[in-house]
Amino acid sequence: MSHPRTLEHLEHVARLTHGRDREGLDATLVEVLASVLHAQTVALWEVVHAADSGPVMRLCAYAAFQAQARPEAKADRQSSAVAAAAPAADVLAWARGPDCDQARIARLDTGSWRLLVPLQTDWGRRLALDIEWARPAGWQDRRVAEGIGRIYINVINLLDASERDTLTGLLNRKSFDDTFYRATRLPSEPEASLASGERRSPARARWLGVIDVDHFKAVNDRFGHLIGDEVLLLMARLLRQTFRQDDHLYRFGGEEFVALIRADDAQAAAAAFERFREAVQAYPFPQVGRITVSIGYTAVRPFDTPSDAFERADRAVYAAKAQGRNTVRCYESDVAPLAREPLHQAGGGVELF
Ligand SMILES: Nc1nc2c(ncn2[C@@H]2O[C@H](COP(=O)(O)OP(=O)(O)OP(=O)(O)O)[C@@H](O)[C@H]2O)c(=O)[nH]1
Repeated sequence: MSHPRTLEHLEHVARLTHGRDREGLDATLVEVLASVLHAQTVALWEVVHAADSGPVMRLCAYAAFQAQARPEAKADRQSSAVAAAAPAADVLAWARGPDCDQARIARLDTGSWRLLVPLQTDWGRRLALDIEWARPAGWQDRRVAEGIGRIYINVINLLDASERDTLTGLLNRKSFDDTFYRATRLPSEPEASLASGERRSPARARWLGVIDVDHFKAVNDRFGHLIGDEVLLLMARLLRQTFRQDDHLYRFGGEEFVALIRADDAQAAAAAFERFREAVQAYPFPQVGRITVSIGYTAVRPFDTPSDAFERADRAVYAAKAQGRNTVRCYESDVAPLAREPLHQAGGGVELF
């Protein structure tokens, strides 16, 4: 065994298992693959389900292998990144086809070779490695890509596990601050995947909703905690079915859920939360029957803190409970105009109503 090669590989594994931020980890994965496989380009795609067009692919990270550092290397990389901002037609067709769970090696019309490797996290996120060479690619390349892909997925699964609620699999309260800042400060995900110079879709506003199951204590008291847990699981499933894949859904503990969603305006946000309330009301919960939820929501403001936004939505859910439950209340239109107590704003200011 050649020690320099072994050391180099160990170095790659150490880099891959070191990162704790996901974007950094994605970038390391494609760089390691480009370097180990001497590939021309490596892209990591996420396969996301769009309501109207089926699976679409979002670029997570991209790297081009440079055999030697040349002065034009940086420019090459930049233009390649722009070219890779949308998947090639054959990549998209594979992601949408019946064999999308199997790796594929194919020779392209251009004479290049492409290897596609599917990756899936424990929480159901679908990813794909898209690796291109000028030389023929074979099963050894595939095994190396799959092996490195597995190490990456193991790290992602560990990160996911620390951010998830063990009962429902939704995000947990501990991950709220981080995910809130990521979702509200960074460009929205499809925008981020577009290289500069391309047209951007207008940013859509974020809304934070607190969803509280009505009279849940009575469910536990009458049917026991196991059935209570089953209700919470079904509630999480309804949340996933009702909201979009790129909305952030949390269980904050007990029977309290939180949804950080994207919607163009107040009307669209109201409709989304109302749709969830109706879905719960219409759902026949086994043994228990009908269950309802109270929902309070608020518009996320520029430079909002997670705790300020949560506090406003919590006040709105309190109003929904006070006004008979099984209803949706908006902080801005239903609570703030009637509020007497000042509510602290981000940055220490005080909002007076
Ligand atoms: N089964 C189950 N119950 C839980 C869990 N966490 C908290 N609870 C129960 O959730 C219930 C919450 O009750 P309350 O806060 O009084 O609220 P509620 O009965 O839903 O009443 P309102 O919110 O006012 O409509 C308590 O009985 C808790 O024991 C859990 O993980 N599983």
